[in-house]
Amino acid sequence: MLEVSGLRKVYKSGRRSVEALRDLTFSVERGELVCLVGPSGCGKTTLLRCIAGLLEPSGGTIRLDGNPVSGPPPGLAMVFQEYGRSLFPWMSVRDNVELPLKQKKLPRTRRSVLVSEALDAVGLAGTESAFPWQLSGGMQQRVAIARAVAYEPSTLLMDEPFAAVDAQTRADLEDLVRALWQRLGVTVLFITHDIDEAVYLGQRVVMLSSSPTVVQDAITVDLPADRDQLHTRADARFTELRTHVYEQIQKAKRGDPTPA
Ligand SMILES: Nc1ncnc2c1ncn2[C@@H]1O[C@H](COP(=O)(O)OP(=O)(O)OP(=O)(O)O)[C@@H](O)[C@H]1O
Repeated sequence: MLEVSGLRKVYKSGRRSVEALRDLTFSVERGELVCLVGPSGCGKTTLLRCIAGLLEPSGGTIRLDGNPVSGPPPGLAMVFQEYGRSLFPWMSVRDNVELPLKQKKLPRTRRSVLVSEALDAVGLAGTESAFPWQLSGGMQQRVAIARAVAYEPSTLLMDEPFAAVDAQTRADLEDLVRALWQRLGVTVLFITHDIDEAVYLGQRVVMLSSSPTVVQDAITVDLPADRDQLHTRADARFTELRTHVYEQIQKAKRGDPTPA
């Protein structure tokens, strides 16, 4: 479970200070999939860096599985937008997925099982000896997801992971994330600029305001758990929910107050 409470971050350099995050409070329950959307520049990177223990908040607390975050938390794995930069080009697919498991000091046999299972789960069995640059963008992002999954995290943080792939691949990867999440029971915080993606994927959608950032609104996505690209997106309730999120994001951009 991830708990962000009263999070504030002010960047200070000399006499200049920028309040990026004003007061962020939200939580992601154990095993929940929550999407976070907000206007550009709303402090998403700042928030991520705080959750990942790479940046010290100016105020408030972050807890992961009950423990205060100070430094990179052991139960957290991340998937980034720039798969090209997050995979090591000189390492095979197998070695890329295995690397964090070596850092975790798992024995060789266990590492081997986890790597094979994770690559199988993302539909990449048989690519172990390929190098990332020999794969398509979508396949590289699958490798990055396999690496995160193999690590067996309690929480998966996904930072606009599909922003750089084509629409068809993106749809496939969205379905992959939901399938893995349902299968593994992992807690997922998924950050995206794409409102449709947030509603399609999430059990809840948390909307952020413009910087200095607060939580603008949060909704429960009361769509059936079994989702598919064709029927879910054509559902009248899907349209209602996306309209609501869109309106809130527009309000956030204009700086309108948060709803009561
Ligand atoms: N190191 C820094 N020093 C000073 N101000 C910063 C620093 N990093 C970010 N900011 C400011 O904090 C605010 C939030 O920035 P951040 O990069 O977290 O937003 P973002 O939501 O990730 O942006 P985008 O959606 O465009 O990627 C911005 O006003 C930015 O100018």
